[in-house]
Amino acid sequence: MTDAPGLSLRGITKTLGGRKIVDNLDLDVNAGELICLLGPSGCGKSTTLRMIGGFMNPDAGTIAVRDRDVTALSPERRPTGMVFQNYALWPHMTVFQNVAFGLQVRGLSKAEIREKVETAVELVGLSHHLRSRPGQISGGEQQRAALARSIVLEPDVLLLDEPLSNLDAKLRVRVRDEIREIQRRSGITTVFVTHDQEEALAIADRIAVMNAGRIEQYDAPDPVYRQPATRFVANFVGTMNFLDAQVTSAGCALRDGTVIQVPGVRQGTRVLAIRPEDVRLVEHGQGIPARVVRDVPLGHYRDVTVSVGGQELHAFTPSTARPAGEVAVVFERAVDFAPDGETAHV
Ligand SMILES: Nc1ncnc2c1ncn2[C@@H]1O[C@H](COP(=O)(O)OP(=O)(O)OP(=O)(O)O)[C@@H](O)[C@H]1O
Repeated sequence: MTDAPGLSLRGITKTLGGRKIVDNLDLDVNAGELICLLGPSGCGKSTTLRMIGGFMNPDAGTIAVRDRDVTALSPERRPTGMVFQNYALWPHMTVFQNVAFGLQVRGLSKAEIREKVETAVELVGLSHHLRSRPGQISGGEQQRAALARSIVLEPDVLLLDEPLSNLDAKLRVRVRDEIREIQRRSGITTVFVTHDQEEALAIADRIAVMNAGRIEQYDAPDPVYRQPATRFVANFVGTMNFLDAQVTSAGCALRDGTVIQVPGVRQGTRVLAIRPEDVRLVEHGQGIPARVVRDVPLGHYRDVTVSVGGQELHAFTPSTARPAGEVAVVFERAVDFAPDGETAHV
């Protein structure tokens, strides 16, 4: 990875149907980096990706690839390659022909085409399927063929729009890891759109968490998960408990008046955000009083719901533990938010 920006968006804005879908968005992607645009349905991820690829024009703002302004260029003149959700492979052509198509349009010689196609197809691990048609290979292989078709054109920036959404759960994980590996080896700057937070945490160098056309946090997966910048991010990424508290110098008063001590929390009306894996169940009397409400075994761990201070919290515990009745909890970590969503870390 170098310091030169692979991609820069400045002040990108788009209004559709009278609604601001993308709102004054800035985004920098380092060369060779894979970033995810992550957010709920309708937050403007695909619209942003389409504008980067040139399939839609922004109302305002600029898009630069390697410091070159490409805002006015049509998709085929941009140094970007787009892989769509549905692969969009030609069903009557072989994998070789599908991957070769873009090079033929560019007028390369037969020998050059053969060499480039073979290199791209080998990169995605499909050399044994050069002569197969899309209908003869699996969904995951079709996605890799679509990837090869983009990569073969040597784009500066690769754009992936929910590329795994047509695959079943197990295959999603496998193809996700394969895409990551292919991206690392090829070193192509990549923007990957997903609404799946686990996918983003697993694959991205950095995640831009989007909400209503804006980026709420842009950071590496670990800080996004452990130090969410806003309540929206805390809620959207991973599972989170929220506990209402009135904080004074005497401690944090919970809804039913129970006062607990959580060091570092700011005074006033606060919302404590606590990950289920940071809620440790201990023996009655050894922590904050709690009562087990539900206990759901989920294979390698249990999702235990406890009532604490008049509110219910989830605690993820090892599957061997069998908590019941009156217990206590200890919070290993908490992040406190003002009710308007602004945050402080604890
Ligand atoms: N041509 C259009 N005219 C009017 N509204 C549009 C148009 N295209 C998209 N929208 C709206 O813009 C919003 C954002 O769409 P976009 O596809 O960018 O969202 P997204 O975050 O990618 O969501 P999803 O994961 O569902 O695709 C949606 O509410 C959509 O209905």
